[in-house]
Amino acid sequence: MRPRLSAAPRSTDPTNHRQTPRVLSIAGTDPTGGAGIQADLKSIAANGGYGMAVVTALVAQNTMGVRSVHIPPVEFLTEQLDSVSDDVEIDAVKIGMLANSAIIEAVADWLRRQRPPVVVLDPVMVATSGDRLLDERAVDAIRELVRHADLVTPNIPELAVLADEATVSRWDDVLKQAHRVSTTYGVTVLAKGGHLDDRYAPDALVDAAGQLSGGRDVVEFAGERIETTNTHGTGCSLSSALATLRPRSPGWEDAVDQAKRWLTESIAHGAELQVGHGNGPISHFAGLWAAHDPS
Ligand SMILES: Nc1ncnc2c1ncn2[C@@H]1O[C@H](COP(=O)(O)OP(=O)(O)O)[C@@H](O)[C@H]1O
Ligand SMILES: Cc1ncc(COP(=O)(O)OP(=O)(O)O)c(N)n1
Repeated sequence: MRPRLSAAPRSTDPTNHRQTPRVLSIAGTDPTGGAGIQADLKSIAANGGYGMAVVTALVAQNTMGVRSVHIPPVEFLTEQLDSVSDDVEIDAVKIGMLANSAIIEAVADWLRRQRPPVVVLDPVMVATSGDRLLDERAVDAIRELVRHADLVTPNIPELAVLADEATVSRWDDVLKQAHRVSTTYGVTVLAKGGHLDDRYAPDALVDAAGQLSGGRDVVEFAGERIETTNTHGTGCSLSSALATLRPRSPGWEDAVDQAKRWLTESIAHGAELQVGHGNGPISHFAGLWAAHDPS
C-alpha cells in the first residue's frame, strides 16, 4: 500500500489586503496559450496578481488535442520549487496538471516544507479533448494530495473519481458528491457545473465542516451557459483566479463570486480571439481591453 502523505494544516486567515498577491502556478504547459501555465499566468495578471510558474510537464497540445507529453526529471521539479520559495514569499499556490505519482509526491513534499497561506488544487485528470493528463495509477496519490489543499476545484468527472463513485449528471447529485469529498478529505470543494447538459453552468462551494459564511455548508453561484466552443482552459483559469483573489477576499465566497463574473465575461469574448480550429481559449483580458477600447 502507498504510504499516506501527512497533510500540512489548513490555513487560518490568509487575508492580506495590502500586498499584491504573489501567486505560483505549478502546472503543465499549453503552447497555444489557452490552458495550463500559460493560461494561469494570464488569469493571475487579469485578476491583479503577480504570477510565477513551475513547470511539471511540457505538453505538445493545441485547441484540438494533446499530441505528446514530456516530463522532466522530478529532481528538477523540486529544484524549480525550491528556487522560487527560497527567494520569494508566496501568498498563494495553484496546482494543476501533475502527470504522475512521482510528481505528486514531490509537490506534497514541498508543501510540507514550504506551505503558502493559500493552496488551490485543480485535480486535472483528462482534457476536454479526452486526452489523459494524469497517469491512471496516480489517482490514489492525487486523492492524498487533496488533503494538503484549502480548496479543490474538480469538474464533474474528477469529482466522481475523488469520491470513488460513478460520474453523476444531476446538479443535486453533484452537490451530494461534493459534500462526500469535503467530508472525506477535510477540504472545501468548488463543484463546477461546466460539464452539465443544461442551459445553466452553476458552481457551488461545499464545506462539510460548515466553514462558509454564516456556518453554511453550501453556497451556490448561478451561471447561464454561454453557447461557445471557447472553453479550453476554463478550469485552469478559474483555479488560478481563485488563488489570486483569495488573499484579498474575506472568504472563499467573495473570491468565487468575483472569479466567476470575470470568467463568464472572458468565456463570452473568447471567440473574438480566433485562435485555433478546435476548442478555443477564453479572452482573459476582455474586461481590461473593453475599458481601453476607443470605439
Ligand atoms: N459554456 C459555459 N458557459 C459559462 N460558463 C462555463 C461554460 N463552460 C464552463 N463554464 C464554467 O467554467 C468553469 C470551469 O468549468 P468546467 O468546464 O466544469 O471545468 P474544467 O474546465 O475543469 O473541465 C466553471 O466555473 C463553469 O461553470
Ligand atoms: C497543461 C494542461 N493543464 C490542464 C489542461 C486542462 O485544462 P482545463 O482548464 O482543466 O480544461 P480543458 O481545457 O480541458 O477544458 C490542459 N489542457 N493542459
